[in-house]
Amino acid sequence: MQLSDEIFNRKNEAGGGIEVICGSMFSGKTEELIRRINRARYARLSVKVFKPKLDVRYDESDVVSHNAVAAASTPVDKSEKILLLAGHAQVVGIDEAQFFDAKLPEVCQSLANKGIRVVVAGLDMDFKGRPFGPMPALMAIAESVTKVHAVCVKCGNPALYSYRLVPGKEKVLLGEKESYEPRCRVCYNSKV
Ligand SMILES: Nc1ncnc2c1ncn2[C@@H]1O[C@H](COP(=O)(O)OP(=O)(O)O)[C@@H](O)[C@H]1O
Ligand SMILES: Cc1cn([C@H]2C[C@H](O)[C@@H](COP(=O)(O)O)O2)c(=O)[nH]c1=O
Ligand SMILES: [Zn+2]
Repeated sequence: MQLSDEIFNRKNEAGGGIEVICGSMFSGKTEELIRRINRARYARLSVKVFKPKLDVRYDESDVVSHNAVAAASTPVDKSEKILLLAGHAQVVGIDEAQFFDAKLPEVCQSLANKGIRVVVAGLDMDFKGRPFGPMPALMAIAESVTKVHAVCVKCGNPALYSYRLVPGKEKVLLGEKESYEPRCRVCYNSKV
């Protein structure tokens, strides 16, 4: 199987690019980000991973998936810091991209234009089903967009929504299974 990231998995050619991994909560975005990062490390490329400082859900600095796969990362409070901290990295990974500010697409664009492979993972939609933060703009400028799906907890079909189980209308509300469940379109719209 030719996975979409493999077009970038080259060691000796210049040529940066942006890969976006998007989907609902529990869809495997972080796992897929870590998988690509690890493959880049096997290719002996230098890799740096970043996440937004506010994401302290599983760990203050590591990127951690719901099934406890982890990678060391640097938390940053604004996207421009990634440009300063990327150093000589050939591959830059960014998790929880939905929480970053509106400059993230510009930051990823400058990294890619410098020849860096940028792999960005994030929620494409918030709990209301609205596009989340800089994700739509990132998807527009990316070479590759991979949409992954969780399993709907109600019916077992592929899930694209993150249904909020707890009260609260604020867009940003950190949480896991106690606060959100992945649902397919039909089960999301049923609201029960
Ligand atoms: N309903 C579900 N559908 C799919 N995976 C689930 C579900 N509930 C828990 N998981 C776990 O979540 C893991 C994916 O976690 P993660 O990569 O952190 O997802 P994301 O970053 O998209 O939230 C899966 O490998 C699986 O172990
Ligand atoms: C839908 C939705 C989610 N969040 C928060 C909840 C989690 O802390 C993260 C998503 O993490 P994951 O790695 O994708 O599972 O985002 C939020 O703040 N607002 C929302 O609408
Ligand atoms: Zn369903």
